Amino acid sequence: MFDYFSEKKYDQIVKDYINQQTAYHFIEMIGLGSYGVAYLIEDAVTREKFVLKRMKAKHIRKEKLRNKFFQEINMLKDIDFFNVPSVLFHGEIQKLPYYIMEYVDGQTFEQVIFKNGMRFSIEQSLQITKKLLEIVIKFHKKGIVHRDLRIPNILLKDNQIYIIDFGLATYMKEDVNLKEINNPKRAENYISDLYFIGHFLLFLLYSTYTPMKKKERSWQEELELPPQVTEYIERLLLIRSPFSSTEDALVSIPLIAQLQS
Ligand SMILES: Nc1ncnc2c1ncn2[C@@H]1O[C@H](COP(=O)(O)OP(=O)(O)OP(=O)(O)O)[C@@H](O)[C@H]1O
Repeated sequence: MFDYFSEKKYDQIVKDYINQQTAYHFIEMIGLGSYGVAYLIEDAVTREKFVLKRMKAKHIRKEKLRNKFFQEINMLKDIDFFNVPSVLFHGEIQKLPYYIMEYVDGQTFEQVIFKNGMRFSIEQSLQITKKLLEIVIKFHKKGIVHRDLRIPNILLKDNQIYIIDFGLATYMKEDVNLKEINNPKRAENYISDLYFIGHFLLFLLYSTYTPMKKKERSWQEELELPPQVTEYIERLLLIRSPFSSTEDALVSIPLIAQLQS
């Protein structure tokens, strides 16, 4: 029966549930992805804001996706550190799994770059990448790889970086042969996150780029970066020999003082 509820109807169900059966107030929907819907809610007394994320109604009967959603909750609980929102509570609303987590009152890098038009120098881009790697190392140490480190899933608040959406995350496999990885985005080891971080770094670097020629060229030609930076990104993107670990990628970040233009 629940298969026939539209997502819209579920928005109302969530709203009524929050307002009538919990200590929170419903505020608004803040995100709609392919697997989930996120809402902003607030504590009725303290006015502190939180996020409720639910599974999309159309997936309600898909056992695999339900398990994936529960895995996302368990991973967030397992990670439990400052730069990843903690889960406060989880349950089901009319058989639809949901969880409530801390709200990061910041902006995604997608908003920062494309809405606010913020520009990042090479130095700033490398510093942000360093901070990102330091966070990623922490969950890699717990055997978790995020596999979706895109600009809408990385947030900036008060100069701090936060990572959300562990919907595609997985536990790392030990015996992945780096030479046999065909699709780095879906690799079940650290390579996936490094690959996404390579693209993330390119988004930061492109924030200062203004096309001069009509014809699109490769990022290497367009950005004209110092050779050490180009080589670094090429290693993240597996164009050159990959880093042997996330720690290796962190210690290999080119030092600004040593960059030759
Ligand atoms: N804890 C949070 N704090 C602040 N904003 C959040 C939080 N969680 C989610 N959001 C917002 O809601 C949006 C959707 O959340 P999320 O990416 O977790 O959902 P999703 O359905 O899995 O998305 P997709 O299917 O696109 O990956 C985010 O892009 C972000 O703008």
